[in-house]
Amino acid sequence: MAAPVLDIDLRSAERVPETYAWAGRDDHPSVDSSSAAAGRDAVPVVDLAGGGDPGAVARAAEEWGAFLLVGHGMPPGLLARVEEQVARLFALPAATKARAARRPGEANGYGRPPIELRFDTLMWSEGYAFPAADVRAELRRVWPDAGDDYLRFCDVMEEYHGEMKALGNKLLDVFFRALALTDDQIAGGEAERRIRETMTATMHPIMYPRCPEPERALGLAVHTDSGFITVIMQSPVPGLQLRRRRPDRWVTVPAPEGALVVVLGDLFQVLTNGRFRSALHRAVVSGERDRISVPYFLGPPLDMAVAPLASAVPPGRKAAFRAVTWPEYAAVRDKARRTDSSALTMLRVAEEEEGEEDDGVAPNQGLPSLMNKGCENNA
Ligand SMILES: O=C(O)CCC(=O)C(=O)O
Ligand SMILES: [Fe+2]
Repeated sequence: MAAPVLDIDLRSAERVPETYAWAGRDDHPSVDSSSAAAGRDAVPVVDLAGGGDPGAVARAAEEWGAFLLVGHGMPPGLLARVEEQVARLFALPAATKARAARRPGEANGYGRPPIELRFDTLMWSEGYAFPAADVRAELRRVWPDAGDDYLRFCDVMEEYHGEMKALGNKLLDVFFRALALTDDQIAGGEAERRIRETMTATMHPIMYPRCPEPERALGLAVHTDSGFITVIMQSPVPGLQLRRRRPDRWVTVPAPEGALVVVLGDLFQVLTNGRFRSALHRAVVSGERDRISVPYFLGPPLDMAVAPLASAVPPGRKAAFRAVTWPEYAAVRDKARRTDSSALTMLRVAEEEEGEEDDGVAPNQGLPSLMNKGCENNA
């Protein structure tokens, strides 16, 4: 029998052990974005019905690097079915989940958050990463007999993947339009076409069990995502927090039923020449309820050199970032962490004339990015 992956059973813990206690967790105040008084802390909402308003998308992508997404057209009930299947997966005995334990240096499999290697404190969560297109092969590790539980899980996840792929394309289109690309550039631009045709998808369902001392723990430490676009389905239990500056604060993203969350990654910031920014974020845990989230990470294939789109570079200016593949980016990020710099700063080739107020680079000095798609291995 495989040994459990987590050192304690988070579900039955009555205290948060010291190894899970985050001393600097309350470094900045947390702000609830759902109250009517939230004002400038209200997380932007994008309604995709009718294709979405490129102006609203541009504002959200420039100012926040994240937004709540409604009008996305997911079939009614699908999000609830995904949540139900994910809950069933994580409710399996520890020894069953351990059959699929992520091995050192690998990207796929069950385990603690991949970013845990970069922190000294443990996180209050468990997750399972796999390429969205490979759910059937991957989940045989959990259910070798491929029985009914396996089939139900895979059917729902495949249906979700199909819908998310279509949604990913819709999002890409509205982002391109938000960059003020013309229809010709979107449909006929070589780089735009290659991105649309080759985007890869990784799913990473996460369970954040109810926590007896939520104010001492963290479900997921601060990071930026590294790929292009992350679309997150979450339980109707808030937990995701976005880091905002001036003044520094954590804005809790509301979790209204049926809404998804879109978070932009570092390589999208490169692709858009710094115009759209990646968002620093983390997840806190609830004292009352389990929370499930299912990030769906869209990114380039590992061998694609991601460079600023020519159409995103203003006429007469140079591209702000050098071209980089995802694995090269991961290596730069690791080096940045060692030297107290930031990966995006290291990839910059030209000064942008944006001034001191906002340099277009997320303030993640020395902070990690969550890697997907096996880049940890290739870094
Ligand atoms: O649980 C969440 O809402 C966030 C998950 C996340 O940030 C990630 O997996 O990269
Ligand atoms: Fe993330």
